[in-house]
Amino acid sequence: MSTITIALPSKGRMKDDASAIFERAGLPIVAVGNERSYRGRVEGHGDIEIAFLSASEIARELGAGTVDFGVTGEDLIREGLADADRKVEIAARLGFGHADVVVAVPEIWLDVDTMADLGDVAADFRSRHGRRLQIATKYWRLTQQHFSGSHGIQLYRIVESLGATEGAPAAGQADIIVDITSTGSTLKANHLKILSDGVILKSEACLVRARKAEHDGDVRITEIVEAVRKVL
Ligand SMILES: Nc1ncnc2c1ncn2[C@@H]1O[C@H](COP(=O)(O)OP(=O)(O)OP(=O)(O)O)[C@@H](O)[C@H]1O
Ligand SMILES: O=P(O)(O)OC[C@H]1O[C@H](OP(=O)(O)OP(=O)(O)O)[C@H](O)[C@@H]1O
Repeated sequence: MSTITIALPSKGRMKDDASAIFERAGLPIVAVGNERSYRGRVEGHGDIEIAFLSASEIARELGAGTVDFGVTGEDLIREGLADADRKVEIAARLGFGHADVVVAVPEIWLDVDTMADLGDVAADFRSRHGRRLQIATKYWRLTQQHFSGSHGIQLYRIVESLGATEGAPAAGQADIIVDITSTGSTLKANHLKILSDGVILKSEACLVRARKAEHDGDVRITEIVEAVRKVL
């Protein structure tokens, strides 16, 4: 019988909760070799292999079909994969790792409260400031989908930001941001406000399955999903 590979976070904020869920589901994970090993197995299930990867790598491997299941954030799935719903299935939402991907603008933009207001700002930006509205983010795909796709806003430029994105407007690197927030305190500290229709995605950690033909009729696939769902 073929081996089923489950990718779990090797570090970061989702690591412990992800392992705990499998433990509760009766699939206790043990590291192979020493503590720092990136391979694991499931006690009593010789046909399941665990790959410990970073959260964004898990999204990529699921998209490529090199793992069967993975635990990662929905934001990383939707940002990392074009056509995510065709490549993967969200088998369960796990109830931790909650974060919203949001559009936030400086609090002092008093008359900008909605995406429509922001569209007006974007349309006037070049004539007022001699350049396009700049958006700092690491979420390129989600930003383009929300601005161009859902709101018909085309006049903007994305400025790649890999860290401290909330600081970009004050630093003069961008005008607004798209980033994740959980408590909201980082946005507040940087005098940014979320637009009323600026929540692009409500993300949380998910059990995600790669859509593979070989899964059809494999009862082990259904058993893993059911075992996890039962303990949520
Ligand atoms: N306050 C938060 N800040 C950042 N990410 C959060 C927060 N709350 C939940 N998350 C979620 O955690 C996931 C990212 O986890 P983490 O930052 O631990 O990954 P990582 O180990 O840094 O991964 P990578 O190195 O692949 O980026 C995302 O899905 C994100 O939505
Ligand atoms: O709404 P809040 O509760 O303030 O959380 C949001 C912040 O937390 C994360 O950064 P973090 O400092 O965790 O660093 P990371 O992105 O490198 O993990 C994220 O990038 C935001 O900046």
